[in-house]
Amino acid sequence: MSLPTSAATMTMISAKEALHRVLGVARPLPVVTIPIHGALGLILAEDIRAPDPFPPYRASIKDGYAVVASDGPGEYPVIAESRAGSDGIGVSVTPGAVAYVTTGGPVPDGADAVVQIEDTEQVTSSSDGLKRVRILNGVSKGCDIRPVGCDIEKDALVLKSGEQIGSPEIGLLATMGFMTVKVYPRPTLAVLSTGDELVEPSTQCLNHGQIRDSNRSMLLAAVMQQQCKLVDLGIARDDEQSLDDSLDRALNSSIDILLISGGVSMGDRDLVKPSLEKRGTILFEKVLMRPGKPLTFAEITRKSNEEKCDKTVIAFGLPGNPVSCLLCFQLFALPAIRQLAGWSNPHLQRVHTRIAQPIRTDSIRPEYHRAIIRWELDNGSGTPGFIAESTGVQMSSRLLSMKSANALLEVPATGEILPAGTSLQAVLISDISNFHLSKVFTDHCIQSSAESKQTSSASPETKVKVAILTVSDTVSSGAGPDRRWYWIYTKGCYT
Ligand SMILES: Nc1nc2c(c(=O)[nH]1)N[C@H]1C(S)=C(S)[C@@H](COP(=O)(O)OP(=O)(O)OC[C@H]3O[C@@H](n4cnc5c(N)ncnc54)[C@H](O)[C@@H]3O)O[C@H]1N2
Ligand code: MOO
Repeated sequence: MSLPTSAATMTMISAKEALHRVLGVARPLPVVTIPIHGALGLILAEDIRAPDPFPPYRASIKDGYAVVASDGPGEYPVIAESRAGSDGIGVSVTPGAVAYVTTGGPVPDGADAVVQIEDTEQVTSSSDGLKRVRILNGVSKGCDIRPVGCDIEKDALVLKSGEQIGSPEIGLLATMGFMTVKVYPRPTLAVLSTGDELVEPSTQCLNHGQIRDSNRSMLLAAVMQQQCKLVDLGIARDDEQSLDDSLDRALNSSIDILLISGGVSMGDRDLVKPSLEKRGTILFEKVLMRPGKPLTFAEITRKSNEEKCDKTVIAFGLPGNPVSCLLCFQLFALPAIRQLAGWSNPHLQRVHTRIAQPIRTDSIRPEYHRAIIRWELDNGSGTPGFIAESTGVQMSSRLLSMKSANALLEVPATGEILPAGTSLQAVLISDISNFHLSKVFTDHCIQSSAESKQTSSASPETKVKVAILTVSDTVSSGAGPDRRWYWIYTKGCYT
């Protein structure tokens, strides 16, 4: 998208329009083929069809005896044992005989049902040398047998292009024997702080006028949370040369997104906008929101040395105030990261919540008010719902207002005081599954089994080492898939 700079600079645009412009230029990255163990969390770029049916053979659902259903109850010789693996191959059950089977084991030819162990009795003496068993209850045809392809039919469309790969998807890929997949890679980001006042966070004694650079550590952490590759560009001074050097360094590395903090407002040393304008097109430079008004966004197209073709880098000039910086990252850079990584819906989730305290609104700029929301059985409406506690003073320099916040309340610019209990829309900025539930809610919902009590008393600091062992004749004989990968990729580390 190319917008004349004059048009982009003239007006302050809404947050919605700003996001629209960001997503208008954030194009999905070229598809790559990678091993499935690196694919967790990525977006699939191909349809996956099952090359074979699963199960590949008729498998028993129970430990028991494979029978001919029409034989009914009675005493029968056990002519074979078909354990999970390949024991049952070549065996055929004829009327008047049965075969021992274990869960997941192949049901021998001829048998058309399985009788579970609980419905049988061992017969101790046997005159013909064969083991015998008494079938106590009759079963109908097909009982306790998974037919071939009952879980996954051959050629079924199992995974669709555009779906996110989680642990079940990795389990499915392993089941079907796919060791590599086509995916959209995650983008690479570079992070640069600007400001003469900034020193490294390790600096113990600050001279007058100095502060520690918190934005860079914070942005690097936020990018790491998205599992993207990173280039740390350090701190650029508030002079043209230092900024130019850093930007050239950034654009000469293979990055997709450039995050610059500071230097985007109206001061005589706010040089980020002119530096970006020299290299590309500014798509907006002021957003009608609080905080984050001076957010600047540019598209830079450059010749890539490696790829020998044009490459687009999108650049965010994030406001220097730490809250504004992180909040703009969440609202604009994160959806851009997602879109580059192939997400079909890159938008952050929104929920409705009631506010626990009154909120004073701005009369001009809609505010993103930092809050901690939790689910309550009664959120003041008489029904279950979210309730939002403000994180306190909302100055854009006060990073404490961002601490523990899991939502940004969308507060309209009416200039009024919204009373406690008002219903607002909130953008979620942390994974909803990590939310702390209120005590009343957890007491109500969680069964207090001895096991769950033990789990909930564990300190959050507790590190758990998990050993994973697959115990299966089917797997060890190579006859069936090993879904151990499912756990390994989900939990990250294993022994
Ligand atoms: N005349 C006007 N002045 C300001 C306006 C305006 O519209 N007209 N907008 C204000 C708003 S809103 C914001 S937000 C800030 C944004 O300013 P900059 O992006 O230019 O950022 P700086 O001036 O460099 O810094 C602002 C503030 O943040 C601190 N800072 C900067 N970088 C870091 C860092 N890496 N780590 C920690 N703290 C950082 C810096 O020391 C300043 O205190 O502009 C207003 N001014
Ligand atoms: O937009 Mo500034 O981020 O209000 O302080």
